[in-house]
Amino acid sequence: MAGLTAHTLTCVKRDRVLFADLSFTLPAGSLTYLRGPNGAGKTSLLRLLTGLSLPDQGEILFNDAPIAECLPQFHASLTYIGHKPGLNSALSAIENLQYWCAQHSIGFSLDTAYKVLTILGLVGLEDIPIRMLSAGQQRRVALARLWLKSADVWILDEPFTALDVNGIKLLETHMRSHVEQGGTVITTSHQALSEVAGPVTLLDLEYRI
Ligand SMILES: Nc1ncnc2c1ncn2[C@@H]1O[C@H](COP(=O)(O)OP(=O)(O)OP(=O)(O)O)[C@@H](O)[C@H]1O
Repeated sequence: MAGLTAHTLTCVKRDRVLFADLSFTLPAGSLTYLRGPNGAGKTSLLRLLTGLSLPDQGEILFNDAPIAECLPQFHASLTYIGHKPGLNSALSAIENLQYWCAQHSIGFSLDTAYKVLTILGLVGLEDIPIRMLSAGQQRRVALARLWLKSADVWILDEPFTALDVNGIKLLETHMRSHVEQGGTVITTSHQALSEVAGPVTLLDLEYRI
């Protein structure tokens, strides 16, 4: 399994320097909890780590290579879940997952999808439009990607939003198990992670004026 290294990253948005000269490593087999107040730049940093946006300075390395030079391999090894569920509200849970798998060249089987939806407590809700699900149920459908794709690196932006106590425990357990198998996880959250998630490395972003 592989980790990520951020090397002297600088990110500027509308003349405000969100962070500068930021370096850190996300080793294989680690869970990093990215903290900071609203507007500090957590989402901006996660998007840099995915390669979806580019830093003003610095670079990100995957397997010691700049991600820009190995984007297809990197993205094949990555699951990114943004702070919005990223679902088509007119499609069902099954249709959304099928579409996502096709987009990411992941083999899809109804059997596997039902198994994952069962783990996530969504049985009976799999074939109605997403817009008819509650916020927490929609979040669970979005998180199903973490069970469907075998990816080394998980980049998760506020994945606990709208989850109930059981949902939080389920996700923390899944994160821990991924890390114990050598996976790399970085996640934001406005609530502290519990001991269920296992050992955590903290990465704090200050709000810079
Ligand atoms: N595309 C953009 N154009 C201009 N400014 C942006 C853009 N994206 C983010 N920003 C600004 O960058 C700052 C950091 O935003 P970001 O979403 O990274 O913060 P965050 O730490 O994730 O906040 P929150 O905890 O509220 O989700 C904000 O002030 C935001 O207005």
